[in-house]
Amino acid sequence: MRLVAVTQRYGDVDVLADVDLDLEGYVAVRGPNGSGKSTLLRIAAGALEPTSGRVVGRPRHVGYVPERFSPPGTMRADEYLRRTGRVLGLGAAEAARRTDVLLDRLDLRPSPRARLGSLSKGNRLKVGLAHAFLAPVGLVVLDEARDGLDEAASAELASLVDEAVARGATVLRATHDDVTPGALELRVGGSRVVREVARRPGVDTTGPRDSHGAVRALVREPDGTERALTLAATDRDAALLAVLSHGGSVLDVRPAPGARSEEAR
Ligand SMILES: Nc1ncnc2c1ncn2[C@@H]1O[C@H](COP(=O)(O)OP(=O)(O)OP(=O)(O)O)[C@@H](O)[C@H]1O
Repeated sequence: MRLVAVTQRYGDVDVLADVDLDLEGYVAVRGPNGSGKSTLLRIAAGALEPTSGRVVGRPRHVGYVPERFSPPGTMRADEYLRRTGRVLGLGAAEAARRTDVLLDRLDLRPSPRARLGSLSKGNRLKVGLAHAFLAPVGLVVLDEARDGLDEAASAELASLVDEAVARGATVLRATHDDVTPGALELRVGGSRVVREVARRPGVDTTGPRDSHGAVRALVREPDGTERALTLAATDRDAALLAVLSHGGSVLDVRPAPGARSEEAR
């Protein structure tokens, strides 16, 4: 999917000016408060029509967690998700199955049958995430979706993102967190969007990049968190070395199924 000459003006200020972007795979969106991350995500998701320019090739179904997610308060969480699943084109049995799996994985408290209006902020966000990952959509847009999540749910979210990308979805996520080395990163600021490749100290991602030889690696971070990484051939050795030299472990490495990397420009 592609943003073509997208400009968003509020009053006489261009928050985004003439932005051209190709989006594919996992894309982290970073930038200071007020720089335009949510604006970019809303345009990508189709929730905001830009002042000028257009979005080309947006998938028909989009999973979107907006910055402020406020579902209908009186409905039960599981009921809300089952209905949403039907709207997204799932059959009744599949919508119910996906609802149960996602609410279990994200550990919705106090229970999947809780009324949406009674949920804590983090648990309401879990319902939003379950909503975004309910159907196999082509685009998932997460606006600061880690805010308010506990550690287990954050790890589960990382897995959901990896799984969506592995089946070919584009995942666009505003984040202030560290980003997986080798992932495409957009930096928003001063009405411009710059593409970079995420790096960590000691990881050199400046060399020529190549979509062949990409690998999926399972690593354990020094804090014990396990993380699945998709690494381009040109980042592979340096990224894994960085994990090891920071006290982490490499648990598994195998060829990435159809993984492609993006070129920084
Ligand atoms: N509907 C609106 N009307 C006028 N100005 C707006 C509107 N929405 C956003 N803005 C302004 O556009 C700028 C970018 O806002 P945006 O919410 O996209 O930033 P952000 O990077 O997501 O910020 P944060 O990290 O604080 O969530 C801000 O200056 C904001 O005040």
